[in-house]
Amino acid sequence: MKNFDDLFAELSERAESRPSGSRTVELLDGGVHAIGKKIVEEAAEVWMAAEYQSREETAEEISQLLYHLQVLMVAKGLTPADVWRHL
Ligand SMILES: N=c1c2ncn([C@@H]3O[C@H](COP(=O)(O)OP(=O)(O)OP(=O)(O)O)[C@@H](O)[C@H]3O)c2ncn1[C@@H]1O[C@H](COP(=O)(O)O)[C@@H](O)[C@H]1O
Repeated sequence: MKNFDDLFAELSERAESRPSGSRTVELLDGGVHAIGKKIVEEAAEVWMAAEYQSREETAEEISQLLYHLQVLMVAKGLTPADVWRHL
């Protein structure tokens, strides 16, 4: 099963190699403003799922939020360690 660091390594590689059809590359090309809007959208979906949907659906929405947060991290040149040190 993929974990946070595995996904981050994969997204960093996508940003480097820029394969065609990559959602990550598409989001990165949209820039920080567009990625930020997706994060807000995904966060709202997490909230709604937590209130009105199943635990499984909530987990899926959380995964999508984490994915978009990681895309923003890649866009800003931030590593997981840059974030963990604030925890
Ligand atoms: N984990 C994810 C992931 N989670 C969410 N998403 C994207 O986020 C979308 C979910 O957001 P929405 O429900 O808002 O979807 P949408 O309405 O189609 O999006 P918009 O039209 O608003 O842009 C999904 O359709 C995916 O495009 C992801 N895209 C990619 N990954 C993983 O990232 C890695 C690299 O993927 P690529 O860059 O596509 O190669 C792979 O391991 C993928 O599995």
